[in-house]
Amino acid sequence: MKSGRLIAVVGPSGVGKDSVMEGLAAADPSLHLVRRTITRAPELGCEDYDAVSVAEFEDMAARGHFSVHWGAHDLQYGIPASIQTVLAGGQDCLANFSRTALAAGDAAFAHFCVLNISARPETLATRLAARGRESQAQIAKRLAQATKPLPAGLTVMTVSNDGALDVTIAQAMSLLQPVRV
Ligand SMILES: Nc1ncnc2c1ncn2[C@@H]1O[C@H](COP(=O)(O)OP(=O)(O)OP(=O)(O)O)[C@@H](O)[C@H]1O
Ligand SMILES: O=P(O)(O)OC[C@H]1O[C@H](OP(=O)(O)O)[C@H](O)[C@@H]1O
Repeated sequence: MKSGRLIAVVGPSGVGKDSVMEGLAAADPSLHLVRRTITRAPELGCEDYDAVSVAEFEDMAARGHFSVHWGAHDLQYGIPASIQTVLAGGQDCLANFSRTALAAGDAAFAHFCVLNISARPETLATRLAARGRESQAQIAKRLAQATKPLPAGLTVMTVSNDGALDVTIAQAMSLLQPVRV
């Protein structure tokens, strides 16, 4: 059986990665949403994740618990190695990824592709403020990192999320579809 694709969803903070991923999984229940491990307090929400302390995270990383892990926004994020079993079963998986971890992801997964979500700077600023998860200072730091290059040589599909979310989800689904049949 052909293994599933690890679809790394990237883009600047506030662009709508989690929203688009949820919409894709709702539209196609065969898509598996990867549950990340994050050193963030459990109550901050916006996505389902396993909240751990920094010490726990470092211990898990040392024991090979993650296929890929990275640091960003003063937090640590890990993609559990257990996802390899889901991929081996032929299921496509969606993971909220860091642009800085794409090369490591490409090395860690047999079938790796990138769904890059874009939006104008003013869209990002409005959405981060409305979401209210971060302080003004944290939002300013996130906006300063909005532009990060993607590494060359990867399969990248890009979709804008400046407009309505359901339009973005439909466009992303059609980008993902041709190679899924
Ligand atoms: N097309 C859209 N129109 C209006 N609001 C949207 C749209 N897409 C996402 N949002 C809203 O924008 C905010 C940011 O979205 P989301 O949390 O999905 O972004 P993200 O890219 O996962 O951010 P982060 O990387 O910071 O976790 C949320 O409040 C979400 O409801
Ligand atoms: O800017 P880059 O490196 O692409 O992404 C860094 C991190 O930012 C976001 O974190 P969060 O979900 O907002 O905490 C992404 O999910 C990723 O883990």
